[in-house]
Amino acid sequence: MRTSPSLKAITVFNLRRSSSSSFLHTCRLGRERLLFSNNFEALFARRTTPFRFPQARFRSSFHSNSFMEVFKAAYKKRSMARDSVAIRADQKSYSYDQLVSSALRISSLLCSNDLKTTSEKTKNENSAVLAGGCGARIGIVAKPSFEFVAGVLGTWFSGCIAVPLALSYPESELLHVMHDSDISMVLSTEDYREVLQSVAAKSGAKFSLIPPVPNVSSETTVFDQSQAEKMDGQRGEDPALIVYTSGTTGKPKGVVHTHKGIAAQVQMLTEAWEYTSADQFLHCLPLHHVHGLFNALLAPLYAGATVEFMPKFSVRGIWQRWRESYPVNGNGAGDAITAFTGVPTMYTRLIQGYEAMDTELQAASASAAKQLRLMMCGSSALPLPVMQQWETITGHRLLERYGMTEFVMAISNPLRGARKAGTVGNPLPGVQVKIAEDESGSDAAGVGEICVKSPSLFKEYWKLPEVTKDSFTADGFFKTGDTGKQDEDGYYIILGRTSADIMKVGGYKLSALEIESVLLEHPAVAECCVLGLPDKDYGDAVSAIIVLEEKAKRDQEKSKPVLSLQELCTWAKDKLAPYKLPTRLFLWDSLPRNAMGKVNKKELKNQLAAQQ
Ligand SMILES: Nc1ncnc2c1ncn2[C@@H]1O[C@H](COP(=O)(O)OP(=O)(O)OP(=O)(O)O)[C@@H](O)[C@H]1O
Repeated sequence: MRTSPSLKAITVFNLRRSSSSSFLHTCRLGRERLLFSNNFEALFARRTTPFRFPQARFRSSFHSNSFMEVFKAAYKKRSMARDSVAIRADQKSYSYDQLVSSALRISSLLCSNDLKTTSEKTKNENSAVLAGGCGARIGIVAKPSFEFVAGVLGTWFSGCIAVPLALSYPESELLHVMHDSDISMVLSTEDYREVLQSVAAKSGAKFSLIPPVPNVSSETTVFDQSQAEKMDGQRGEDPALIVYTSGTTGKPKGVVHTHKGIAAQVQMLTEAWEYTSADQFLHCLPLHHVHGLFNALLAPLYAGATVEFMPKFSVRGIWQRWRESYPVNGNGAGDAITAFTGVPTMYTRLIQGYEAMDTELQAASASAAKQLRLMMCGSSALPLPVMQQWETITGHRLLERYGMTEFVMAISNPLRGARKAGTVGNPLPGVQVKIAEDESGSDAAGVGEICVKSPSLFKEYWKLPEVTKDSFTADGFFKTGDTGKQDEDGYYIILGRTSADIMKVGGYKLSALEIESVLLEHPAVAECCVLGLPDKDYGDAVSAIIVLEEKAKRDQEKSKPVLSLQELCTWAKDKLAPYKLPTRLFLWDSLPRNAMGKVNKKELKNQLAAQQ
């Protein structure tokens, strides 16, 4: 899951840094009448006449009870333009019709296989799995692609539970997740056949390639009576998706999302950020995390937008795609990217890429980026200097929001209105947030654990009923494990993971995120990670791991010291209270980040502490 950068310490104060790493039935694709039923009733009453989706946008009632909400909303676009593009990938475009046809084939494939559904043990632990569809877990392993999306939709059509698996998992981790979620079948593509056939065999799962993309002109996409009846048996409360946490605070846990929760989330995001069918998303995030899966894929599809995959994040590729979207001569191809969402590290890299361009290319790039409708950021704290630099270059004040695997997105700066730096904004429509202050009174007033109640809350941790129970307050709020507070306008400020970002120094509780944001303003600092290492006098010692800017790095390599702890503290003393100044400094070549650009501080702390 995590990358394994080859870290080479260039100066480490008495420490060597570690090289640690990181899819009931029979579906007939014939010319039959289109029948939708049950949960569609409100919007799509059962009918035997050619189906027409309503043109009206779905507004946020957040009570849709259908696992098909996402699909239905995507499919509505069909009434507007049969062949409108849902997915672009590898220079090819795939229509919404192709997506539906492909998903039906996958559903048919799954239904024709004798899939184990729910083991006795799991039945006892996850009662919800028994309700409705077959409930078998289908592992989906594919690069971000049309096939991946069809795999998820097809799994939902069949009544099974989709488990997106990371391509980057080492085999042991893949096997852990497959065993844990008791995967019945792995759906994948030719490129991963060899590896995954072997892994599937080891975990007792079946393996299948995702069927080829259908040529829709030769087929009509319909549901038959048996499917409609089967859907009658499905409920919004049935599990639809298991996403595994990144494991930055413990072993990865399977987070179970229901159809209803997914529907609520995509409606919520579509409304809050005004996603429409005119949007074209450039997508370069992994699909086994909620940011890439919900914000940049399911919600856009719900809105009838187009999602263009760039499976590997490429600074050059992104700038180029924006320039192609909005060429200086004004002759765009009509498929201009309108929306982008990324993690803070992506914006850092894009800034570095911009700085390395010549003046002419910079002008063309900045002018193109300015013309996107929306640029968003999240998954970890957006440092102020990065936000400011990005605004200077592109004119976009990044829309920062706060989310988590367990509730997807909960708090967001507004689309229209003040986006406040250093905050994540206000609860999304339908979401309740409260701050639970520590009963011991050890926190400053107004500071405490962020607790969330939302229509998009997960149902449970897979096979972990006790952990699930302990994660909720008596009044049904999910305890996030993040510490936060509100500013004078009520905007939420995330101070960090309580277990990893909150340091106890002397009598003070300090936010590592706040200190990181300041240190990043230093001209020689490219990246920074602050954590508390054990200290016999103060409890935690504020420790900064810094990656230098390229030039500073070169100077340092030529034995010209560019940054010492003392220099850093002298520079920072006007910006940070004395007790917040770092007392230990490590200069590293790079930071070990996972697929979402996050540093696993818990792991780092243990390694560094062991070396002390
Ligand atoms: N805008 C943001 N600012 C600060 N932190 C954020 C922001 N958005 C997300 N986060 C952090 O990311 C966390 C959610 O990420 P995710 O669900 O992937 O969990 P994780 O911490 O990476 O992994 P695990 O749950 O395994 O520990 C939040 O709890 C919060 O700490």
